[in-house]
Amino acid sequence: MAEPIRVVVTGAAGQIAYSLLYMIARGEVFGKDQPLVLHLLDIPPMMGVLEGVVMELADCALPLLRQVIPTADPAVAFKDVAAAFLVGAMPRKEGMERKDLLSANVKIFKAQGQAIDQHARKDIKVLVVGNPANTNALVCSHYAPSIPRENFTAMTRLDQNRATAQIAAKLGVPISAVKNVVIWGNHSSTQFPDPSNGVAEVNGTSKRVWDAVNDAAFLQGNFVETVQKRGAAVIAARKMSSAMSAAKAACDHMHDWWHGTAPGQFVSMGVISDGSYGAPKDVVFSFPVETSNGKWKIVQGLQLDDFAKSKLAITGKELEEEKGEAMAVCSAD
Ligand SMILES: NC(=O)c1ccc[n+]([C@@H]2O[C@H](COP(=O)([O-])OP(=O)(O)OC[C@H]3O[C@@H](n4cnc5c(N)ncnc54)[C@H](O)[C@@H]3O)[C@@H](O)[C@H]2O)c1
Ligand SMILES: O=C(O)C[C@H](O)C(=O)O
Repeated sequence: MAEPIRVVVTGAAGQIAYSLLYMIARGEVFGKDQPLVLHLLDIPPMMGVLEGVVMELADCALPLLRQVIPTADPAVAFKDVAAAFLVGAMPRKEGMERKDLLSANVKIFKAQGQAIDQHARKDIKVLVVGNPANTNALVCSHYAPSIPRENFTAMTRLDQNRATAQIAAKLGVPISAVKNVVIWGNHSSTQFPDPSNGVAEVNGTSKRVWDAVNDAAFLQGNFVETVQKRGAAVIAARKMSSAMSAAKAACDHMHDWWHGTAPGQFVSMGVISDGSYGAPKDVVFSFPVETSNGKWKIVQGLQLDDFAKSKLAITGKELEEEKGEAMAVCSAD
């Protein structure tokens, strides 16, 4: 069996981590033959709760889990880690936008960027889940200059999973029958869920999602709004933000980055923008990507119509505004 790898989860006493830790420790992300040392970071007042999580992980009797290290010290949490799930941050409440969390949360990602820079492996893969996820990932990378910028990503896979589920339900097909419905831009209500390159297997035939659904008003209207506002709908119903589905999406994101995507399959990841498709450069923007050998590559050559271009412009502008605000907060610190 392989040597254990070190994986950190921040916000480890919180609600997303409660689902996420079990999935990671079962081998659903790094593989069923990859032993793990789990580093669990939370803040000092949560150490008692975290102790309970540690007890439960032990009681799960999971063969791949070699050691669990609970801590409130970022230097311990990030020491030699190969992969980081940065979940720990304040969640929004009903009526808020995710960017309303910026001033409270962005400093967490500045401090964790600095700790990653000093203590983590230089090939660490970082997934930022805490909101506003794209801008937090940008800040984290900015404060970890010794780590390549492409090693910092933000989670829009939950949005992709939501979009795929909406299309599968509309067509009455299993989720596995729908592929390449993707998310562009920010993990916010300006994101653009795009079905135009999606394909679906319907009655044994592969079709473009656009043709199979055959309802442009739905695909450009209700579908887009439902996905954009799904996080808020979950908060309105649960009085807490999504957790089980967020944990599943975090596993999907890291799994596909680690192991690679199937030929012809696109997944959505917030990655540092090189200006592809007219997106602003140097913000963390969600693109369709393909992954292999632990690296992502933006899928090139997709057609964007005027509707799509207008949506990308709106979400790109929001990311530039968030970047300006975040850097002002960090430099005032
Ligand atoms: N990107 C996405 O798709 C997505 C989906 C769901 C939730 N989220 C976001 O994930 C974040 C966590 O959500 P949750 O429901 O688990 O929240 P939660 O409040 O249940 O847990 C957050 C945990 O983070 C801890 N924490 C706070 N500051 C920390 C720090 N500096 N270092 C380490 N830990 C710290 C808290 O003590 C708490 O235990 C929120 O910002 C939420 O909005 C993002
Ligand atoms: O909506 C939220 O604030 C939580 C999360 O980002 C989500 O999309 O469910």
